[in-house]
Amino acid sequence: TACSSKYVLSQMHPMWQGPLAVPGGDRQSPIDIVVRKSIFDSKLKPLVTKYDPHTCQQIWNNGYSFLVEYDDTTDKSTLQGGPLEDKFRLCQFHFHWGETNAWGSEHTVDKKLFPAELHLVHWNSDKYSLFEEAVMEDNGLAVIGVFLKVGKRHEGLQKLVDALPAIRHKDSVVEFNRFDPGCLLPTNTDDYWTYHGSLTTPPLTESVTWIIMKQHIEVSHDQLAVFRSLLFTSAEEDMQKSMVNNFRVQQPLRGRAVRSSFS
Ligand SMILES: NS(=O)(=O)N=C1NCCCN1
Ligand SMILES: [Zn+2]
Repeated sequence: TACSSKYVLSQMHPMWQGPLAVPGGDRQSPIDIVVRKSIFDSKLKPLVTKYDPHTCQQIWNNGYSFLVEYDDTTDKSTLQGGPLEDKFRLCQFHFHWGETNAWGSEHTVDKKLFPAELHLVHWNSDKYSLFEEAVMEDNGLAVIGVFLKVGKRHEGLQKLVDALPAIRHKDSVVEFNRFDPGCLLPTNTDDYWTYHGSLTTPPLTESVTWIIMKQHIEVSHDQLAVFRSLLFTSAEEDMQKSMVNNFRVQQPLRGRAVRSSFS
Protein backbone atom coordinates (compact mmCIF):
# COMPACT_ATOMS: atom_id res chain seq x y z
CA THR A 1 0.00 0.00 0.00
CA ALA A 2 1.03 3.60 -0.39
CA CYS A 3 2.25 4.00 3.13
CA SER A 4 4.01 0.70 3.19
CA SER A 5 6.76 2.05 0.94
CA LYS A 6 9.91 1.39 2.90
CA TYR A 7 11.27 4.69 4.05
CA VAL A 8 15.03 4.60 3.99
CA LEU A 9 15.41 4.78 7.71
CA SER A 10 18.68 2.91 7.77
CA GLN A 11 20.60 6.16 8.26
CA MET A 12 18.49 6.60 11.34
CA HIS A 13 19.89 5.87 14.76
CA PRO A 14 19.66 7.70 18.07
CA MET A 15 22.37 10.11 16.89
CA TRP A 16 20.52 11.12 13.73
CA GLN A 17 18.14 13.40 15.63
CA GLY A 18 20.80 16.09 16.00
CA PRO A 19 22.29 17.12 12.63
CA LEU A 20 19.24 16.14 10.63
CA ALA A 21 17.26 19.30 11.46
CA VAL A 22 15.79 20.58 8.20
CA PRO A 23 17.75 23.74 7.28
CA GLY A 24 15.39 26.74 7.31
CA GLY A 25 12.57 24.61 8.68
CA ASP A 26 10.28 26.87 10.69
CA ARG A 27 7.60 24.32 11.53
CA GLN A 28 9.49 21.34 12.83
CA SER A 29 8.32 18.76 15.39
CA PRO A 30 8.25 17.67 18.17
CA ILE A 31 7.71 20.62 20.52
CA ASP A 32 6.92 21.34 24.16
CA ILE A 33 3.27 22.34 24.58
CA VAL A 34 3.18 25.32 26.95
CA VAL A 35 -0.37 24.99 28.26
CA ARG A 36 -0.76 28.56 29.45
CA LYS A 37 0.30 29.84 26.00
CA SER A 38 -2.10 27.60 24.06
CA ILE A 39 -5.10 29.39 22.58
CA PHE A 40 -8.63 28.02 23.08
CA ASP A 41 -10.40 27.87 19.70
CA SER A 42 -14.15 27.21 20.02
CA LYS A 43 -14.29 26.40 16.28
CA LEU A 44 -12.27 23.21 16.87
CA LYS A 45 -14.61 20.22 16.47
CA PRO A 46 -14.56 16.77 18.06
CA LEU A 47 -12.43 14.20 16.22
CA VAL A 48 -14.31 11.70 14.08
CA THR A 49 -12.41 8.42 13.62
CA LYS A 50 -13.85 5.53 11.62
CA TYR A 51 -11.35 2.67 11.80
CA ASP A 52 -12.02 -0.71 10.17
CA PRO A 53 -9.93 -3.33 12.01
CA HIS A 54 -9.96 -5.53 8.90
CA THR A 55 -7.84 -3.03 6.95
CA CYS A 56 -4.94 -3.97 9.22
CA GLN A 57 -2.22 -5.66 7.14
CA GLN A 58 1.11 -6.20 8.89
CA ILE A 59 3.31 -5.27 11.79
CA TRP A 60 7.00 -4.75 11.16
CA ASN A 61 10.25 -3.41 12.57
CA ASN A 62 11.58 -0.65 10.29
CA GLY A 63 14.79 -0.14 12.26
CA TYR A 64 13.40 2.92 13.99
CA SER A 65 10.13 1.81 15.60
CA PHE A 66 7.59 -0.96 15.09
CA LEU A 67 4.64 -0.05 12.97
CA VAL A 68 1.23 -1.49 12.19
CA GLU A 69 0.25 -0.77 8.61
CA TYR A 70 -3.24 -0.44 7.18
CA ASP A 71 -4.58 -0.85 3.66
CA ASP A 72 -4.96 2.78 2.57
CA THR A 73 -6.14 2.10 -0.99
CA THR A 74 -9.72 3.02 0.02
CA ASP A 75 -11.38 5.29 2.57
CA LYS A 76 -12.05 2.44 5.01
CA SER A 77 -10.15 3.76 8.02
CA THR A 78 -10.44 7.51 8.25
CA LEU A 79 -10.05 10.59 10.45
CA GLN A 80 -11.99 13.80 10.00
CA GLY A 81 -13.32 16.65 12.13
CA GLY A 82 -11.12 18.20 14.80
CA PRO A 83 -9.04 20.95 13.13
CA LEU A 84 -9.28 19.22 9.76
CA GLU A 85 -11.14 20.45 6.67
CA ASP A 86 -10.67 17.24 4.69
CA LYS A 87 -10.93 13.48 5.19
CA PHE A 88 -7.68 11.70 6.06
CA ARG A 89 -6.88 8.02 5.56
CA LEU A 90 -5.10 5.95 8.24
CA CYS A 91 -1.84 4.65 6.90
CA GLN A 92 0.00 3.31 9.95
CA PHE A 93 0.61 3.73 13.64
CA HIS A 94 3.82 3.39 15.66
CA PHE A 95 5.34 4.41 18.97
CA HIS A 96 8.35 6.24 20.45
CA TRP A 97 9.74 5.26 23.86
CA GLY A 98 12.71 5.57 26.22
CA GLU A 99 15.14 3.18 27.83
CA THR A 100 13.45 3.90 31.17
CA ASN A 101 9.97 5.07 32.16
CA ALA A 102 11.42 8.50 32.99
CA TRP A 103 11.35 9.64 29.36
CA GLY A 104 10.43 8.50 25.85
CA SER A 105 7.73 10.80 24.46
CA GLU A 106 8.50 13.25 21.63
CA HIS A 107 6.06 15.97 22.65
CA THR A 108 5.91 17.21 26.24
CA VAL A 109 3.28 19.20 28.17
CA ASP A 110 4.79 22.02 30.21
CA LYS A 111 8.06 20.03 29.89
CA LYS A 112 6.42 16.91 31.37
CA LEU A 113 7.88 13.80 29.74
CA PHE A 114 5.90 10.60 29.28
CA PRO A 115 7.45 7.13 28.95
CA ALA A 116 6.10 6.71 25.42
CA GLU A 117 4.00 8.32 22.68
CA LEU A 118 1.71 6.72 20.07
CA HIS A 119 1.43 8.24 16.58
CA LEU A 120 -1.49 7.43 14.28
CA VAL A 121 -0.47 8.64 10.81
CA HIS A 122 -3.12 9.71 8.26
CA TRP A 123 -2.92 11.40 4.83
CA ASN A 124 -5.35 13.75 3.05
CA SER A 125 -7.27 11.51 0.63
CA ASP A 126 -9.59 14.35 -0.44
CA LYS A 127 -6.67 16.18 -2.04
CA TYR A 128 -4.08 13.51 -2.83
CA SER A 129 -4.08 9.94 -4.12
CA LEU A 130 -0.97 8.57 -2.46
CA PHE A 131 0.76 8.92 0.90
CA GLU A 132 3.97 9.77 -0.95
CA GLU A 133 2.29 12.75 -2.60
CA ALA A 134 0.58 13.98 0.56
CA VAL A 135 3.79 13.76 2.60
CA MET A 136 5.19 16.67 0.56
CA GLU A 137 2.21 19.02 1.02
CA ASP A 138 1.58 21.37 3.91
CA ASN A 139 -1.97 20.06 4.37
CA GLY A 140 -1.02 16.51 3.49
CA LEU A 141 -0.84 14.68 6.80
CA ALA A 142 -2.61 14.49 10.15
CA VAL A 143 -0.95 12.65 13.03
CA ILE A 144 -2.77 11.91 16.31
CA GLY A 145 -0.37 11.79 19.25
CA VAL A 146 -1.35 9.91 22.41
CA PHE A 147 0.82 9.88 25.54
CA LEU A 148 1.38 6.58 27.35
CA LYS A 149 1.74 6.33 31.13
CA VAL A 150 2.76 3.27 33.15
CA GLY A 151 -0.11 1.82 35.12
CA LYS A 152 -2.61 -0.89 34.52
CA ARG A 153 -2.19 -3.33 31.66
CA HIS A 154 -3.78 -2.26 28.37
CA GLU A 155 -5.75 -5.27 27.14
CA GLY A 156 -6.03 -4.03 23.54
CA LEU A 157 -2.27 -3.37 23.35
CA GLN A 158 -1.45 -6.91 24.47
CA LYS A 159 -2.20 -8.35 21.01
CA LEU A 160 0.52 -6.04 19.62
CA VAL A 161 2.93 -6.85 22.45
CA ASP A 162 2.54 -10.59 21.81
CA ALA A 163 3.60 -10.09 18.19
CA LEU A 164 6.81 -8.17 19.00
CA PRO A 165 9.13 -11.15 19.66
CA ALA A 166 8.51 -12.20 16.05
CA ILE A 167 9.83 -8.84 14.75
CA ARG A 168 12.80 -8.30 17.07
CA HIS A 169 15.15 -7.43 14.23
CA LYS A 170 15.05 -4.57 11.72
CA ASP A 171 13.10 -5.43 8.52
CA SER A 172 11.26 -8.36 10.11
CA VAL A 173 7.56 -8.49 9.28
CA VAL A 174 4.68 -10.54 10.56
CA GLU A 175 1.14 -10.71 9.18
CA PHE A 176 -1.42 -8.96 11.35
CA ASN A 177 -4.88 -9.16 10.05
CA ARG A 178 -7.22 -7.62 12.55
CA PHE A 179 -6.54 -4.81 14.95
CA ASP A 180 -8.75 -1.88 15.90
CA PRO A 181 -6.49 1.15 16.47
CA GLY A 182 -9.47 2.88 18.08
CA CYS A 183 -8.81 0.81 21.18
CA LEU A 184 -5.57 2.76 21.67
CA LEU A 185 -7.32 6.16 21.83
CA PRO A 186 -8.18 7.65 25.24
CA THR A 187 -11.83 7.66 26.30
CA ASN A 188 -11.96 11.44 25.84
CA THR A 189 -10.87 12.46 22.32
CA ASP A 190 -12.63 15.85 22.46
CA ASP A 191 -9.80 17.52 24.38
CA TYR A 192 -6.64 18.02 22.33
CA TRP A 193 -3.97 20.52 21.31
CA THR A 194 -3.27 21.12 17.62
CA TYR A 195 -0.46 22.86 15.72
CA HIS A 196 1.22 22.78 12.34
CA GLY A 197 4.48 20.84 12.33
CA SER A 198 6.52 18.16 10.66
CA LEU A 199 7.27 14.47 10.66
CA THR A 200 9.73 13.67 13.44
CA THR A 201 11.51 11.00 11.42
CA PRO A 202 12.70 11.32 7.82
CA PRO A 203 11.62 12.78 5.49
CA LEU A 204 10.90 15.37 8.29
CA THR A 205 8.61 17.19 5.84
CA GLU A 206 6.52 20.11 7.17
CA SER A 207 3.24 18.54 6.16
CA VAL A 208 1.66 17.54 9.47
CA THR A 209 -1.36 18.86 11.33
CA TRP A 210 -0.57 17.50 14.79
CA ILE A 211 -3.45 16.54 17.08
CA ILE A 212 -2.11 15.79 20.57
CA MET A 213 -4.60 14.17 22.99
CA LYS A 214 -4.86 15.78 26.40
CA GLN A 215 -5.82 12.45 28.02
CA HIS A 216 -3.17 9.73 28.12
CA ILE A 217 -3.63 5.95 27.98
CA GLU A 218 -2.17 3.52 30.52
CA VAL A 219 -0.02 0.49 29.72
CA SER A 220 1.76 -1.81 32.15
CA HIS A 221 5.46 -1.71 32.98
CA ASP A 222 5.84 -5.20 31.49
CA GLN A 223 4.15 -4.19 28.24
CA LEU A 224 6.58 -1.28 27.81
CA ALA A 225 9.49 -3.59 28.66
CA VAL A 226 8.62 -5.70 25.60
CA PHE A 227 8.91 -2.56 23.39
CA ARG A 228 12.50 -2.26 24.69
CA SER A 229 13.26 -5.86 23.71
CA LEU A 230 13.11 -4.84 20.05
CA LEU A 231 16.35 -4.14 18.20
CA PHE A 232 17.42 -1.32 15.87
CA THR A 233 19.68 -3.79 14.09
CA SER A 234 19.03 -6.53 11.58
CA ALA A 235 19.69 -10.21 12.27
CA GLU A 236 22.91 -10.15 10.22
CA GLU A 237 24.60 -7.32 12.12
CA ASP A 238 27.03 -8.49 14.77
CA MET A 239 26.42 -5.57 17.16
CA GLN A 240 22.80 -5.79 18.37
CA LYS A 241 21.44 -2.43 19.58
CA SER A 242 18.23 -2.39 21.64
CA MET A 243 15.51 -0.18 20.25
CA VAL A 244 15.13 2.52 22.90
CA ASN A 245 15.17 6.35 22.96
CA ASN A 246 13.77 6.49 19.40
CA PHE A 247 12.49 10.04 19.84
CA ARG A 248 13.65 13.25 18.17
CA VAL A 249 15.03 16.25 20.06
CA GLN A 250 12.50 19.05 20.45
CA GLN A 251 12.44 21.80 17.83
CA PRO A 252 12.01 25.58 18.08
CA LEU A 253 8.41 26.85 18.07
CA ARG A 254 9.31 29.74 15.68
CA GLY A 255 6.29 31.75 16.78
CA ARG A 256 3.72 29.06 15.98
CA ALA A 257 0.42 29.06 17.88
CA VAL A 258 -0.73 25.90 19.63
CA ARG A 259 -4.53 25.83 19.81
CA SER A 260 -6.63 23.88 22.32
CA SER A 261 -10.10 22.42 21.78
CA PHE A 262 -10.86 22.90 25.48
CA SER A 263 -10.64 25.80 27.89
N1 LIG B 1 7.10 10.14 13.93
S1 LIG B 1 6.32 10.69 12.66
O1 LIG B 1 6.20 12.14 12.76
O2 LIG B 1 5.02 10.03 12.55
N2 LIG B 1 7.20 10.39 11.36
C1 LIG B 1 6.92 9.66 10.31
N3 LIG B 1 7.84 9.52 9.32
C2 LIG B 1 7.65 8.65 8.19
C3 LIG B 1 6.23 8.38 7.87
C4 LIG B 1 5.37 8.21 9.07
N4 LIG B 1 5.68 9.08 10.20
ZN1 LIG C 1 6.20 9.06 15.28
